[in-house]
Amino acid sequence: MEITVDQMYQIENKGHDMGFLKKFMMENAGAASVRRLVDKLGNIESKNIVIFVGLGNNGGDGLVMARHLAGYGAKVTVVLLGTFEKIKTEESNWNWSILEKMTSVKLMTGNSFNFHFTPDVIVDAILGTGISGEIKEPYASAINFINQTDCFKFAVDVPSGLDPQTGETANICTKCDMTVTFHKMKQGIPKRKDLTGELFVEKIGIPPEAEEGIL
Ligand SMILES: NC(=O)C1=CN([C@@H]2O[C@H](COP(=O)(O)OP(=O)(O)OC[C@H]3O[C@@H](n4cnc5c(N)ncnc54)[C@H](OP(=O)(O)O)[C@@H]3O)[C@@H](O)[C@H]2O)[C@H](O)CC1
Ligand SMILES: [K+]
Repeated sequence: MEITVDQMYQIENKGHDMGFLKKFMMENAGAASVRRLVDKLGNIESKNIVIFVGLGNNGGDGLVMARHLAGYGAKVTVVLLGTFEKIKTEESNWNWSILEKMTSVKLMTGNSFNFHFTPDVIVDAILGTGISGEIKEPYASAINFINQTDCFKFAVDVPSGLDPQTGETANICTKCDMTVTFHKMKQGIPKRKDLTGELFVEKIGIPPEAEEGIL
């Protein structure tokens, strides 16, 4: 079954109100994404993984992934596309503050993408269902950097720049090898397998009752 972005937000909010907080959804989304990535790539110990993180909850999923990937022994670098004060939500802030206590994850902010290594993997946790309009900086530069880098690319929820409702793309969009979306497929995502790469839906623990009256 494919649902609309609006329905997804309604289900998320209803689940949150039932007590299954968005913080828990984010944890499960990030954990499921890492499991898929590890299943695909096998041993990721010592692999250089760069995670580009937006200021919304798509970014939050990426912050959760960073913590899990560090647990697998990967060399994780998080690039926050802004300053931490501009992180939009409590659940993303929560995960950022955990990473600040972890020496196993390198945190970068702003839009300097000069790494002293070639990434083995790039995770696109820039934009998800909250995308609107043409891509503004520094997200645009990050998307261009991702597309110009030759490595395995993983999109959180949806490739950034692809509208998960319509399947239309903004002025630019990441082209990825794998995408993991959450709870249920959003209507626009399967229209662009050329951008999503291998496409998976992962359940993240939202009570089925949260869909009542919505689906
Ligand atoms: N589906 C679920 O059950 C869960 C999904 N999760 C993840 O949450 C995101 C949706 O998070 P949200 O914060 O609503 O939105 P995004 O993170 O996608 O984007 C919002 C931020 O992006 C900025 N933005 C929007 N459009 C543009 C643009 N064209 N150029 C630059 N920046 C843009 C926006 O800035 P504003 O100034 O517009 O506010 C926001 O900063 C979903 O995709 C999942 O990954 C939850 O983790 C858990 C449950
Ligand atoms: K994304």
